Amino acid sequence: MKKVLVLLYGIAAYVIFLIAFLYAIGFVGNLMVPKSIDSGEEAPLMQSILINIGLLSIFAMQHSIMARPAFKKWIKRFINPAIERSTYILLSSLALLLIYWKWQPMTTIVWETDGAIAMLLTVVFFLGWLVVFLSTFMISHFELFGLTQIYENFKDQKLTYPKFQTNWFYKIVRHPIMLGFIIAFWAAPTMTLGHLLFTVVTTAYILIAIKFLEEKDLKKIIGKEYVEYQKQVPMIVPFSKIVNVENTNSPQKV
Ligand SMILES: C[S@@+](CC[C@H](N)C(=O)[O-])C[C@H]1O[C@@H](n2cnc3c(N)ncnc32)[C@H](O)[C@@H]1O
Repeated sequence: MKKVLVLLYGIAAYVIFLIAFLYAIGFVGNLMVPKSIDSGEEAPLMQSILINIGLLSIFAMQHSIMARPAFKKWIKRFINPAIERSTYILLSSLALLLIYWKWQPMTTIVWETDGAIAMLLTVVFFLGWLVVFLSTFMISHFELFGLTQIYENFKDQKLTYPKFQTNWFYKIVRHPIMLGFIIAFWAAPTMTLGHLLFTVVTTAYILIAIKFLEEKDLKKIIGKEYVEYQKQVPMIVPFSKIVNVENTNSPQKV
């Protein structure tokens, strides 16, 4: 009975995640959703900025705290370890849904494109989401979103964890999922003040979180192999390591 409940909980968390993820595409792209980043009634500017930063901070705090190994260890004292990842996914999705619900539009236009440029930016927008989606499969989509864990628990198998991945997109940058998000957020044919605030804050959060939180943890968990990987593969800007090597070499040539 307990195993079935764990299974149902994990599946429910995954379904809510899928809804939140798909809604994100419509929310950021102003496509086919009832409430998007630029829709709704506008409030005074300062009020909107404060509410929107507050909403993004709730997501950032939930995401940062719950992803730390110490927190994961602590929470596993109170819940079945098999649902730790599902719980993280569920709360992240709820924080996202809260952003969509309470987001205050700020519709002053920062840039606007049309014709071929607008089309190109729309293509890049979808490519960004595609990079996110494909990258999750390169690590292990079902483990990342807690389904493997609840299945292993159901089958009385030992819990496994995602293996360190350095292939496919992970050969080009160390954080393709985050790169995909950054691409999708910036590639806006029409950029409003609200969308820009969202994009600047999330980009800053992503860069800080991967440098000071995620990579610190990965170095502790994986060790030397991750340090080597950091030397060889750029963090988020594809092919930037080659530029760095050339830069370091050039003074010697002169
Ligand atoms: C939401 S994913 C983001 C992964 C990565 N930051 C990216 O942008 O592609 C976060 C999880 O991926 C794991 N992770 C990060 N890099 C990894 C790699 N190269 N191989 C396997 N897992 C990785 C982290 O330990 C964390 O549990």
